[in-house]
Amino acid sequence: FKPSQLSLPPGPTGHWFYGVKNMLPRKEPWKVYASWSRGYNSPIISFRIYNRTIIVLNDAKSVSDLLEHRASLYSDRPNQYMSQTICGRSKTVFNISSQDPHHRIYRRLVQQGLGPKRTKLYSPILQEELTKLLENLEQSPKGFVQHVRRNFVGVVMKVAYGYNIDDLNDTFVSVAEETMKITDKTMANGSWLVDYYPIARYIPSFLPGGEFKRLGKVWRERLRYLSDVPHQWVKQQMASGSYTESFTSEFLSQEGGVIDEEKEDIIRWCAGGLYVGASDTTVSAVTSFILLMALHPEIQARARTEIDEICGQDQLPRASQVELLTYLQAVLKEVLRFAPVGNLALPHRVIEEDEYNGYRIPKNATVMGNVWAILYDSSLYPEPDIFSPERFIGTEKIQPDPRQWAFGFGRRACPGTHFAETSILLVMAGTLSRFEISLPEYTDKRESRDPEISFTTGITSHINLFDVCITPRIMPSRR
Ligand code: HEM
Repeated sequence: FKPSQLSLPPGPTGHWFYGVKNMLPRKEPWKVYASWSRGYNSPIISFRIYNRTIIVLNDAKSVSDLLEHRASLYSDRPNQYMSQTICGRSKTVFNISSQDPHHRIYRRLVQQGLGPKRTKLYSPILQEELTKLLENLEQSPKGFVQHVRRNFVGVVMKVAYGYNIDDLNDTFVSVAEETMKITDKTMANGSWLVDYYPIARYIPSFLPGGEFKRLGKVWRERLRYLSDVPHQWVKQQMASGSYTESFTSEFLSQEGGVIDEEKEDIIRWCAGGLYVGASDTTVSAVTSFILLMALHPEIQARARTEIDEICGQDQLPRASQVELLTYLQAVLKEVLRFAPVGNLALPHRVIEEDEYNGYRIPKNATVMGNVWAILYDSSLYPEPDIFSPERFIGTEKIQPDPRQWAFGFGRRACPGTHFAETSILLVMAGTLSRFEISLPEYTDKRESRDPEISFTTGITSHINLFDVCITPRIMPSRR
C-alpha cells in the first residue's frame, strides 16, 4: 500500500466544517485526547479542526518512533499565516521552519549560549538573584509566586541582555510581556480562519472576517518595535564601552564585532526566545514545587537534610553544588512528571506524507506529543497520581526519567534544559535551606483537609494556588 491508500488514525469526525473545534473542552484537552486514545484503542489518534488534520501521539513508543527517530520529517511547526506572515513572527526561535537553514544556526547558538559551560559563567547572576528572592520571601511570603517570577525574569534579562531589572514593572519586562501577549493572540488556535483557508487572505480589511488585516498591521508594527528595544539597548551600552557581558553582547562581539544584518537578526531572535522560553516555564515548575512541599513534609525534610549535608547551613547553596543533590534532583524529576509544565509540548508539523502502524499521516498534519498521557501512563509510572520522588531513587526498578518527554521532542526539544534545571534546582535548594513550607493550621476541622490539586490550561500549565505558609527556618546550629 502507498500511504495515500491507507486510512487516517482513528478519531472523532466532528462537524463537516469545523471538525472537532467545538468538541474540545476549554479545560485540559490532553486528558480528552488520552481518553479518545483509550476509547479507539489506539495510541495514535487523529481528528480535524477546520481543514487541518491533527495527529496526537499518546504513548512513549509512538512519540519516540515519529518525533525522535523520524525527526527530519516531524520537526517543522504548523503554518500560522496570521502570526507568521501577517505579524512577521516566522523567524522567532519557536516558529522558524525546520527547513530554514537558520533553524540549525539558532539551535547551535541557543544550545551554546545555555549549555553547561555558559551556565557555569552565569552562576554569579543565579546567586545574586537567589539572595534577592530569599529576602523577598522573608519580607512577604504570601507573594511568593511574584517573587519567583521576579527571580527568573531577573536572571533571564541579565543572561540575554546584561540588563538589571528593578522589579516586575520594569520597562524591559513590560516590553517582553507585551510581546508575549500580542503573540498569544496572533497564535490562538482556531481564531483566524486565514490560518486554515488561503482564500480568506483575499477578504478586504473593511469586511467582516477581514479584521485579521487591520489588527495584523498594528500588531506587526508593534512587535517589530518591541523586539528591537532590548537589542538596541545592548548595542548602545557596548558602544559606550561599559556593559555587562550577556548572550547578546557575546555573539555581537564575535568575528571582531563585524556582524552583518543577517547575523544580527539571528542574535536578536535568539535572545528574544530566551525570555519567552524561560519566564513562564520555570515559574510553573517552582510554584508546583513549593505547593507540593507543603503537602509532603517528609519529602521536604529529606531534601533539606541532603542540602544541609552537602551545602552546609551557614551559606547559601551554590549553583556548582546542585549536581551533588541527588535527592533534590529526584524531587525535580517528580515535579516535572506530576505537574507537567507543557502538557502537549508545542505542536510539530510533518513535512511529507508518512505511514505509521498501518495508518496514513498526511503531509502538513499537525502532530502533537501528549506529554501528560505519557507522564501519567501507569505502565511507566505505577500509581501516577501519587507524588513520589522515590520513583527515581535506588538501583532497582527505577522508573523512566520524565525529562525525556517533559522538554519536548526531536529537533525542537527544549534547548534551555540544562540552564533551566540548574537555575530551578538552585532556587529549590535555596528556598528549602532557609524556609519551612507548610499548610496553614486551621482551627476549623472542615478546612484542615488537604487541598485538591488542579492545574490551569494553556501552552504552559500552572498549579492552581492554595494557601501555604513559608516561614524562616530556625537553624539547628544557631539555636
Ligand atoms: C521547566 C522548564 C522548561 C520546560 C519544561 C521547557 C519545555 C519546553 C518544551 C516542551 C518545548 C517545546 C519542544 C517541542 O516543540 O517539542 C520547549 C521549547 C523551547 N524552550 Fe524550553 N522549557 C523550559 C525552560 C526553558 C528555558 C529556561 C529556556 C531558555 C532560557 C527555554 C527555551 C526554549 C526555546 C528557545 C524553545 C524553542 C525550541 C525550538 O522551537 O526549536 N526553555 N521548551
